[in-house]
Amino acid sequence: MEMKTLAQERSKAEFDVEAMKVVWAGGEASLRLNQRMAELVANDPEFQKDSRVMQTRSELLKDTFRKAAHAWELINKLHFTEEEARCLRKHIDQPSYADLHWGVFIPAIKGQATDAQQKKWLPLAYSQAIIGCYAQTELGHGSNVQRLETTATFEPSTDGFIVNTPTIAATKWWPGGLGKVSTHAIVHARLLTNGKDYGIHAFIVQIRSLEDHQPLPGITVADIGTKFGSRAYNSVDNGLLRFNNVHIPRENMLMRLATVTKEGKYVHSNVPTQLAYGAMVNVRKSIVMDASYSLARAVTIAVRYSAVRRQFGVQDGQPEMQSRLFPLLATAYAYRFLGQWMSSLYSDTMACFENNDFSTLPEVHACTAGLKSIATSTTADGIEECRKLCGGHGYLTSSGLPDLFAVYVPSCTYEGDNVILLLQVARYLMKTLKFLGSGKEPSGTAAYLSNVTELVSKNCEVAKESDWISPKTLRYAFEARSARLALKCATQIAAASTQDEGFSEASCELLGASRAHCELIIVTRFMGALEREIPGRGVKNQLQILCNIYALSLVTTRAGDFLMTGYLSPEQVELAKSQLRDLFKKVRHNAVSLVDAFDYTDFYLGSSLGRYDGNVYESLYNEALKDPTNASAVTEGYTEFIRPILKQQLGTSMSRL
Ligand SMILES: Cc1cc2nc3c(=O)[nH]c(=O)nc-3n(C[C@H](O)[C@H](O)[C@H](O)COP(=O)(O)OP(=O)(O)OC[C@H]3O[C@@H](n4cnc5c(N)ncnc54)[C@H](O)[C@@H]3O)c2cc1C
Repeated sequence: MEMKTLAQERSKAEFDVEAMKVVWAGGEASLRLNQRMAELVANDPEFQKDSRVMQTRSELLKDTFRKAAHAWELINKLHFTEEEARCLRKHIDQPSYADLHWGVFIPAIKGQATDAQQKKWLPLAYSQAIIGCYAQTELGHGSNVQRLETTATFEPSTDGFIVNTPTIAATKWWPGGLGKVSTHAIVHARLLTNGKDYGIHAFIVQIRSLEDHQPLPGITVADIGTKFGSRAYNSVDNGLLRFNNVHIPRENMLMRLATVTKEGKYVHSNVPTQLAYGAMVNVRKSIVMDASYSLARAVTIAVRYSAVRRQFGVQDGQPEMQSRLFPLLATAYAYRFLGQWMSSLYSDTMACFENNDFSTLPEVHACTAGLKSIATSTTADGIEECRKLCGGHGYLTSSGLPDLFAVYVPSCTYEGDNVILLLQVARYLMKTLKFLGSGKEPSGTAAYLSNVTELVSKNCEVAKESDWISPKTLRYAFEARSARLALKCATQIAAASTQDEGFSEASCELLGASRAHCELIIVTRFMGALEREIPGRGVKNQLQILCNIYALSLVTTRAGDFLMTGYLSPEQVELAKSQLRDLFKKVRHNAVSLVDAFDYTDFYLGSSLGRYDGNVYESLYNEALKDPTNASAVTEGYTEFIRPILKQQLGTSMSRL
């Protein structure tokens, strides 16, 4: 019966699902690559994931190492490109040290090492003759990088640096891949030479022997222990690291931006420091892409399960598809287009940098910081919402949702804590408003602020429901909300006795203004993506509906912002709600096909609730019976601990008390 339901839902689709798959994947080639890797992983017994549920942490780590080694063997045997290898790792669906080696260690060498250093280190890293991690965070300092305490003191007599961990708080703590695997680490430490502190710089430090993997003299290294959830991110060996007078050669300082000479003189190179920011844009783009994939995964499970759930019976032939799902579905699509736009932003930014044009850097930095923050926070909340949408069954590991949440949620913290990032956006917004009219006109995603006078005075003209689905109206509403909130903060800060005090007192309001700015960017990027031709029957129309759902669900959930700033009247919010209800009706019978377009295989989803065939109950039932606790009908421990109670044979009894 459940299986028939999903097939019926699919038959109602008003668009070409195959064409939507191409749009979602970002082109035919990406779609085929994804499908090829998904199939390869699903059909290889080495990558099966059923046994993960019952593994201890040590078993899980070993299982992860085995899979990473098998993947590496395949990558070499089949001569995969870097893109193919990345796609393969994604489908293995088990985070590992390799993610950090390829995703952080190698890009850091590319970004911060000189050409000569890259020539030395990259071949070793590419062949995995060395395995590396990125060791920045310390026990006492995470967000505040400038206060890191690890030292690298130049010693002219040995032409090298002595690396030390002066306090317990200076212990490196968290780096992924450090705890059990990495042979090398990029260590961030204070550079001291000729008695002067030159601040935080990066150094390559070998931490384990390449012969027997023992920690080198002076190095203390270990895993930091079990993390949130029982599996999830526990497949990564996040580690701790301490240095006791560890000597490294001078050339191990990453010297693209600055060098220390043989004599100990600190010299800036002629490479502009801004170049280092390029890599950050790329990393944040990948994080936003991941947000869309993870949210899409959770939404697939919740939509399919909602479509087969018949708790209260069929009403008007409709399944119990809950409207709460549709904004999440729309958000997954919004983030996908946002990620695609960030890819081109990265290429454009790098092209400007190569021409020594760094004028866009503050704007690009602020916008990508904010988008990372909003996309990861919303996705983490969205996965949890999907779990709740699945009721009790969502809490079962076999739903696939608890692990997805536990793996995803630290992205709100790493690569910049989300609150800190939004405060950086706020600083940029305040600076932009301050310099308006001084010749420094805002550009890119902040260009609307040059129109602030009109945006704060002209109120919304929506008079009927359908007025809300005009891109111009929506864009203007989001610009007005953002400009008004930002201006309010600027006025509040200007009234404080000092700028810093004002900024600190207004921090709550500033976070709201930054969120509004970022949501404006996401709405406009979604609209922008729909300005082009999109082939496939009904595809563009569905995306248009989703775009309007995304924008209007923000108008209604953030109604407080719009009302408080006076841009909308309560009646206009009501009209937005009513328009949204109409859009929900339009998307309802396309929802199953819209999640099919994400093209997740059952193997990848790993969910009894999200199965393609909808055979949910049988799957839940079978998964429960597979649990090792059900290996025998009478449980282990019965004879020692349960029978004596039932037989009144325990030493003390309640009746004697
Ligand atoms: C799973 C995982 C993997 C990681 N991998 C790595 C890695 O590979 N390498 C590495 O070097 N690090 C890694 N980290 C560390 C990560 O980068 C830090 O945890 C992160 O930078 C936040 O720092 P913190 O933990 O010290 O938090 P804190 O900076 O102490 O923040 C704690 C809280 O205080 C708030 N806060 C802090 N400062 C301010 C302020 N000025 N104003 C307002 N609020 C503030 C924050 O919003 C947060 O809520 C990893 C972390 C995790 C969880």
